[in-house]
Amino acid sequence: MVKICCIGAGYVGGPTMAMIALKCPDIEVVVVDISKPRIAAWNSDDLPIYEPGLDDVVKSCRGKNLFFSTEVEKHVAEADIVFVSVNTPTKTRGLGAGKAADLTYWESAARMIADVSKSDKIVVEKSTVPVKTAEAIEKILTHNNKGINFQILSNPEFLAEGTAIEDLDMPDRVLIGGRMTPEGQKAVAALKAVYAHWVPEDRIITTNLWSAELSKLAANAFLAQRISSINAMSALCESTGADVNEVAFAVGKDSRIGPKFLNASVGFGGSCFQKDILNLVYICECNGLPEVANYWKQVVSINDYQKTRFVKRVVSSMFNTVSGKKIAVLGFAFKKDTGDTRETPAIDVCHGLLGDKALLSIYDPQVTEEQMKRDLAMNKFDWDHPQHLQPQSPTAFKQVSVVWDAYDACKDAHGICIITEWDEFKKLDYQKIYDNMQKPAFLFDGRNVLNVEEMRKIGFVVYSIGKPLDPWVKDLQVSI
Ligand SMILES: NC(=O)c1ccc[n+]([C@@H]2O[C@H](COP(=O)([O-])OP(=O)(O)OC[C@H]3O[C@@H](n4cnc5c(N)ncnc54)[C@H](O)[C@@H]3O)[C@@H](O)[C@H]2O)c1
Ligand SMILES: O=c1ccn([C@@H]2O[C@H](COP(=O)(O)OP(=O)(O)O[C@H]3O[C@H](CO)[C@@H](O)[C@H](O)[C@H]3O)[C@@H](O)[C@H]2O)c(=O)[nH]1
Repeated sequence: MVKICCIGAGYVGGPTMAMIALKCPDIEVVVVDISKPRIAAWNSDDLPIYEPGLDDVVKSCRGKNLFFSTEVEKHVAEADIVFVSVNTPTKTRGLGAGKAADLTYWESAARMIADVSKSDKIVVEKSTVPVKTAEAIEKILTHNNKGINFQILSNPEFLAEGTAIEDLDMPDRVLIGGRMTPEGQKAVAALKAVYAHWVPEDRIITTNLWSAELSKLAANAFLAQRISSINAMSALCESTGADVNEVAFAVGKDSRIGPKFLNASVGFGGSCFQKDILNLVYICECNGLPEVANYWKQVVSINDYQKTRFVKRVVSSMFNTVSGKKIAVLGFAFKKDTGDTRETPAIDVCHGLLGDKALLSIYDPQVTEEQMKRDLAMNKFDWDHPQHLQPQSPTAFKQVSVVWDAYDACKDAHGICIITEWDEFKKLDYQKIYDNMQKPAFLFDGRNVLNVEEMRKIGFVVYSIGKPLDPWVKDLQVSI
């Protein structure tokens, strides 16, 4: 029986390995992590991440051919294929701080693999890494020269949170990069055979190592660029009276452009887009390509602008101050159907409003109070380090209360900010909400989930990204 071990039981390692175990009953899969609480949660009824469909997949294979363990070295030593799916956050200190990927966790995993291995292994880069990382990893793996053959493959993951199970079950493609040597190609074939249990062969792409590593960064840069492009248009729509949804629909009808990923928003979040683009920018700079670096940097700059613009709209609409005013924040996760808050635009919006002394009442169906308060207290880029290295005690914010009901959050509020597009926010009784708010009652839809005209009919002053402005908002002279 082929044995797979995955180092890192996170948003990628957990669901990816669960899917491999489900589709490959002839393979034993062990997911290991240094975090004891995380492994304990994977072995419990309360999994450490919220992902639709994940519970069923895990429950159907756990204890059969899927195992979660903290015995990292033992399982690595026994494995034929070792996936490495550890954090690769943005560096916070030293050379490349604020841009380069921090490969500390990757390097320590690679050193450990080299130290404990007694047999040949295929080592798979699952984490998103800078192009050329495999070269460095090869050097680490072979540093103690025990005569063991390590083949390193790049197999970046393209799943999106909230749809991870769907994405893993029916991926657009699986990408495997390897050395062009006979041993390298044998390793590529071995990994291809794992995915071929359920992925059609024409969707399993094989390339050289560097193309695979770079394709992951490129894909995220292109996706984020689409969002920044439509968000840039949303600002122009507000100034001209165009409607960003109509523009996106018309533009997306061009089959060369396509309709997906054109939803204007308060800004993109999540643990990947900003981190991976900054990493790409750094790589371009290191390769003497400042023009290319600046081009991609703009995608992040527009995203920052969009978040700031949203806060300015809120404050300026509410008589230029939110000091002492209750504002309901609906949604804190970076997108719907996940409890993940890494780099969520909610953090920037909350900081902006708190800076103007607002009183925030936050509701999200999947994010705990402890997590929100920790996020609001965290330094930039700390969010993607292993949990035991993050600030543990949530800071008390007098201005922030966290509630477990959207109606509670909105009661007596002066304004509402919708930050995450949870389906339940579309179905709330907005008449009831309006009746229980201070007047004038403001509604700022950062996800364009509500029908603006209906909300205006109820009586709200409405701001919705890239939509024709409410006369109230339009008449304000603001520099956005
Ligand atoms: N989250 C996503 O949607 C997504 C999608 C595609 C790719 N990626 C990439 O995959 C990688 C992992 O992302 P994630 O979201 O799963 O991160 P995560 O923080 O959820 O999980 C990483 C896990 O690795 C563990 N870890 C760190 N060092 C370790 C070590 N030396 N030994 C054992 N365990 C160790 C941590 O404790 C943590 O549980 C990143 O490079 C990310 O960019 C993420
Ligand atoms: O039209 C859109 C689409 C997305 N978003 C936002 O963009 C962010 C990222 O969304 P999404 O890409 O769906 O989720 P992620 O889990 O971050 O997945 C991205 O990042 C992963 C990590 O690298 C990749 O594997 C995925 O392919 C890539 O989609 C979220 O804040 C979304 O709300 C928009 O604002 N407008």
